[in-house]
Amino acid sequence: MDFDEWKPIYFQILDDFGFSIERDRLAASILSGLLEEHKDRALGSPEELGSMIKDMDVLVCGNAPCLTDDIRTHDVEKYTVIAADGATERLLDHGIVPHIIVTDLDGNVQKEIDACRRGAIVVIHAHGDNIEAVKRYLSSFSKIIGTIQAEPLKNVYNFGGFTDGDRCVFLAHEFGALNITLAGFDFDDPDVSLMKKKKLKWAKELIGIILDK
Ligand SMILES: Nc1ncnc2c1ncn2[C@@H]1O[C@H](COP(=O)(O)OP(=O)(O)OP(=O)(O)O)[C@@H](O)[C@H]1O
Ligand SMILES: Nc1nc2c(c(=O)[nH]1)N=C(CO)CN2
Ligand SMILES: [Mg+2]
Repeated sequence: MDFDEWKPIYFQILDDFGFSIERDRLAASILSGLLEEHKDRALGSPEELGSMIKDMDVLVCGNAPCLTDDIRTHDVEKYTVIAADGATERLLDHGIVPHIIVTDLDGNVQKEIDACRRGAIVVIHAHGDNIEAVKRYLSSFSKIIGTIQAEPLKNVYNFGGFTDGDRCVFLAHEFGALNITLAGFDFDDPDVSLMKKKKLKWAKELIGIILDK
């Protein structure tokens, strides 16, 4: 999704959560600068992402409790697997190294670093509330694609999307996935915090926009 299409949705999200666009822009410029510093070592290529997604069947894994049951119903080998943040650890526990990890670094980052050492590409999302995590962990990763939710800048992309899970779906769509299959998504999970519930409502709506396209 290009930024003009994303912008009105983003403004609704800022309003709904009371997030600061200035903080998001600061986060974007910090990630942009860090990736410039690390570009010879750690800048991943969108072409590599594209080669893993284009015309492929993509399995997007969210971190709902149903993930374990859901992956049993799929022949995971057939897919390009994209893990949303905490789903990475769950997949590793099942012997699956995701091809791509989409994260804002608020889960078990060490597991994500481990998966990247085993070949995963990491899509690191910077926003107004994770600046310290971005600064702390960036140097532990290689093959990084940077994303942000305000205006795109050098080295940082905005493919659209908000939560880690729906950003996986936007990414898969942006890079031309043949099919997008969801595993580990339960938008009505009763065992989540109020904040998570609100984020899942947005995730459901945003995924709906892409899957209806
Ligand atoms: N029932 C669920 N509980 C948690 N995550 C879910 C659920 N259903 C779908 N998801 C998706 O899985 C993604 C990864 O979940 P995780 O528990 O790692 O959350 P998170 O890193 O705190 O999410 P975020 O940073 O996006 O708020 C979420 O971003 C969400 O889109
Ligand atoms: N400013 C801000 N932006 C976000 C946040 C958040 O907590 N704060 N959480 C996200 C993932 O759910 C995505 N974007
Ligand atoms: Mg997260």
